[in-house]
Amino acid sequence: MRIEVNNVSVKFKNRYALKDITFTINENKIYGLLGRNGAGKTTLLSLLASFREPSSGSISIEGEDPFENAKLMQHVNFVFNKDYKDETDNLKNTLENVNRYRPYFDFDYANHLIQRFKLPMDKPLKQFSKGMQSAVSVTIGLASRAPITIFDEAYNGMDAPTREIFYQELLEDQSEHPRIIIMSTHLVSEMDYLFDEVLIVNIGELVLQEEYESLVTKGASITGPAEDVDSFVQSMNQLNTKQLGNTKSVMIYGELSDAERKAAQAKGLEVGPISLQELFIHLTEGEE
Ligand SMILES: Nc1ncnc2c1ncn2[C@@H]1O[C@H](COP(=O)(O)OP(=O)(O)OP(=O)(O)O)[C@@H](O)[C@H]1O
Repeated sequence: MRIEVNNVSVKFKNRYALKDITFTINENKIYGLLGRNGAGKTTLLSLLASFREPSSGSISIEGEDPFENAKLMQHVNFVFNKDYKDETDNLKNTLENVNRYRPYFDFDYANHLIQRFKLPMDKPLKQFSKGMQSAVSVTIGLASRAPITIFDEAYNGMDAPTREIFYQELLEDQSEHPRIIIMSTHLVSEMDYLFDEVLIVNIGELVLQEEYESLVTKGASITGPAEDVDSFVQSMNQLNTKQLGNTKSVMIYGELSDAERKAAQAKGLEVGPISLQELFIHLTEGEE
């Protein structure tokens, strides 16, 4: 599947929620869509899921406009924090309904997920806790195996062990049934290992789209005796500093040259990767 977003803006009254966004997604990978609160993640994802139209610009999925395109939407699944507070149906009936309109739905896999999430089959969904309701949405989202599956902060309300089950299942099922998965989040440090590629939106603008592996080489952590670290990083763009006794660790933004790496080695300094969380904070801070 190929998603193309060209110069897309969305305006609410006279405020832009998205400003001139352009990108392409066309590989069966897990894409992380990162942004702070109000950055525009949900607005962007709801365009892809045909929930709204852009104010300007264009979107195409497999060459077609997704808006009100029922045929195309069979291939796109948007998983969000659905509130089941009025849902009197139980899980069994709900899954049977989903099975009718989701062409790739795998009932056996849904049952497997229900067991892992320990969800009751016969209780009305409105009696489920918040975390259990999220687990229902995630179960439907994963078992639908839509070629484009979008999780918009779908983990909300799940406790840490339940989120871990979600992440494990996501990785396993994505490798067995490759498809485009887009996940929006601000739980960056917890979820970074899931992402093949990362998109960062900040105040309605796309600030970055890059492979995870190459992104984390955009910076480095330098660790060693405080004085040596200080002199090594003094002319560099420093993001964060930690010190324990005389051992200091400084995160820097910017790729190190071979000469710089050798110089660090010669001084006995340890050069490590930077975390996506550090980069995320750096790229989205102080611009409000
Ligand atoms: N229906 C609407 N009417 C007016 N403004 C809106 C509407 N929906 C979203 N916005 C505004 O658009 C901006 C982007 O909102 P959006 O929900 O896309 O952010 P988000 O990145 O998903 O945030 P969060 O992480 O907090 O869920 C915000 O400033 C929000 O207030």
